[in-house]
Amino acid sequence: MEHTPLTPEITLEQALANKGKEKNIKMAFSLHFPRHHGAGEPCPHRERGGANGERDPAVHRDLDGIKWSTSPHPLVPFPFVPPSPAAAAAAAVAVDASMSASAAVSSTCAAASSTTSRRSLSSPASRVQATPRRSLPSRLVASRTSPRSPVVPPVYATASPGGAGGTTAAAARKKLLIFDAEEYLAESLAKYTARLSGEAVAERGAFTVALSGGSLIKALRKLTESPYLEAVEWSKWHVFWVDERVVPKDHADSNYKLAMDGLLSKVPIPASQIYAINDTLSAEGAADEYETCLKQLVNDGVVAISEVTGFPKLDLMLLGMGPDGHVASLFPGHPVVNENLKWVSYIKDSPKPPPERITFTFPLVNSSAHIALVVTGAGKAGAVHKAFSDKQSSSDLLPVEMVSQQEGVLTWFTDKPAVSMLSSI
Ligand SMILES: O=C(O)[C@H](O)[C@@H](O)[C@H](O)[C@H](O)COP(=O)(O)O
Repeated sequence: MEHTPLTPEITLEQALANKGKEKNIKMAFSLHFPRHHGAGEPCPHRERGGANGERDPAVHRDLDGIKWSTSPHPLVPFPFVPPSPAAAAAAAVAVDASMSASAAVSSTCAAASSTTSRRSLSSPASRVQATPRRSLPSRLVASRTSPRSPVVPPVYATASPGGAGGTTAAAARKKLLIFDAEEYLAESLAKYTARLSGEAVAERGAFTVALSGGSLIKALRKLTESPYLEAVEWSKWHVFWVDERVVPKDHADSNYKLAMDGLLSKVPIPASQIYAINDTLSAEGAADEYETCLKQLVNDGVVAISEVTGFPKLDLMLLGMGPDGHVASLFPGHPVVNENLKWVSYIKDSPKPPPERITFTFPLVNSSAHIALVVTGAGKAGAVHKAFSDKQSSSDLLPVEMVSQQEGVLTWFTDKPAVSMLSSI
């Protein structure tokens, strides 16, 4: 019999419900066996683009003196673990066998050329103070121990960073997921994204998602594979960029190109629903036009508006984080970090090349229904540590610490090196 790995079984919700034992539950794994599971015209320019099984009873054990916890329910296979009637409905409508991964023709909030000058990277990691390992107060941690799994782990994780802004309410809206292997992270991220897509489509008939650049796109690769490829309602997706480098769309530095090559050309999202920046404009012009594009999509009812903030409320913001704690193109110490009126802004002096970029502003980022921060590697450990530190002062917040949703849950997808400075991991 093929044998699947130890898999974490405890969810944050389960853990929090387990009051009184909370402090003892640090890691939870179960041994299980294999199973089978199976608008209007918003933007002017167009451009050719790239194209139940059952689970055996869990076996739990102690490890390294850590108490393990049992899972009250079996893992339900994809598509979707329905947390609500809406999500169940989403699951029902999610499979569209008629879809194929045909090449996409992408629409853009624009049309070609720009500067590609580079600046040297100024050792961003050095800006984050390396501080000693510390414990995570009232935090619960789950992890995986094996490099392979046939399904997405229900991998959960931890409560309460207490960091920036550190209110109890804010802490309760954060989840920290820690994976032993990138493969697991990718699987979980795909499942998470697919679930949110299903819920949004069931609720509003559209799924609005913003992509970052960097390693995020590779982490999303499982979406291009079965069962997600067939099950996700790609025709309902509207894709934006959290930030974009002001370079031609076929340039090696282009986030559009990165996403198109790694994800968007492999799934059947209508080209008119992929909103690239206008790469013929200056950074300022491209940012203005992107904001105009968003406004038009708000008018068309594609993009919702947050009743709390009055800013656009995208269904999902997918963020990476740099070693210096930047997210999007919001870099430590840059004035654009404090922009609180515009939806989309620009910079011409990015410390991470290339220098010219457009970026969503914090009010827009933080108005999202859901935010995922995908952060891996030891180079990020200092910023992660600071983000989860209990001692914060509002004067030295890293951009990542300013990611603070008005509604919804901020979910961190991390690996062990990235959380290596958190002592209870
Ligand atoms: O275009 C960009 O540069 C980004 O959107 C940026 O915010 C990125 O997400 C982080 O720098 C993390 O990048 P890595 O995951 O590659 O470290």
